[in-house]
Amino acid sequence: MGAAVIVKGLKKTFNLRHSHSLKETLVWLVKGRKGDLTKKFDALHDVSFEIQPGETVALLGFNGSGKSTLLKLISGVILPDQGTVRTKGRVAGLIEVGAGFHPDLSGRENVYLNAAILGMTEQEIHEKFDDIVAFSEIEQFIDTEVKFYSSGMFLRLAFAVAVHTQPDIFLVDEILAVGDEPFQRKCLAKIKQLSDEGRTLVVVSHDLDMISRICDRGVVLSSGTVQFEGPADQAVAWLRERN
Ligand SMILES: Nc1ncnc2c1ncn2[C@@H]1O[C@H](COP(=O)(O)OP(=O)(O)OP(=O)(O)O)[C@@H](O)[C@H]1O
Repeated sequence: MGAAVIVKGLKKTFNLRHSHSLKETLVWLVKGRKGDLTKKFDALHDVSFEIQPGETVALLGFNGSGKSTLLKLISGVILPDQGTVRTKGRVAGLIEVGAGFHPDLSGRENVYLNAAILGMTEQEIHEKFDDIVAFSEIEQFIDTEVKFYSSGMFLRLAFAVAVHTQPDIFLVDEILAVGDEPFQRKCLAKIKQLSDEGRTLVVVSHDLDMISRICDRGVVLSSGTVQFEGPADQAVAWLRERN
């Protein structure tokens, strides 16, 4: 059986936006647009690793080290400038809460929209709709337009849809940040269940105790490169030593 995720030689460059004075822009234009007015920044460079099916892997690192960018590349919402990402099976997850939700549609309509985007058929969504809403515990507001939802309500619905798509690879970025404690516990239990069912999980979090508890392995990023890769508790220890 091949790897669930293969990341090879990834590079992602962003343009850093700067405001330029009129003089700077004029000089640049007069000089025949030589040089670059916008500065470029490598959020990731030369990142390679593999994740085996059924593994629970944490992406670790300090603020700005490139974790979320890497998760977005694995999910396919952004594309690399160099390198490749290969994934095997259905990929779903919570990357940016609210992404894939339309503000003017109700919770109910968004469940259909979001689940379809994540690859479920209409029949599958019909069958799972009640379970999705029950998991989110926002039954009362399911016919309200989601622009009136709180961030926690968004998270609840988005998480509920994502876990019910039966993903082979589940990606989670700082899921627990906006959820209240009971819902966080429920999400963690669900993540544990997905992992026990043999699904592959990639988790981004700053909660190092939680990482040690639920993850098998950790990949530590710093300034956009992999600095350490190994068992989760060793990865956490490596990061803590540099705190
Ligand atoms: N769309 C973008 N345009 C410009 N720069 C970006 C963009 N997205 C990310 N970056 C930059 O890339 C770097 C890595 O960001 P990323 O969000 O991946 O870090 P992170 O490790 O997830 O950080 P945190 O722990 O703070 O969430 C940061 O310096 C960020 O400013």
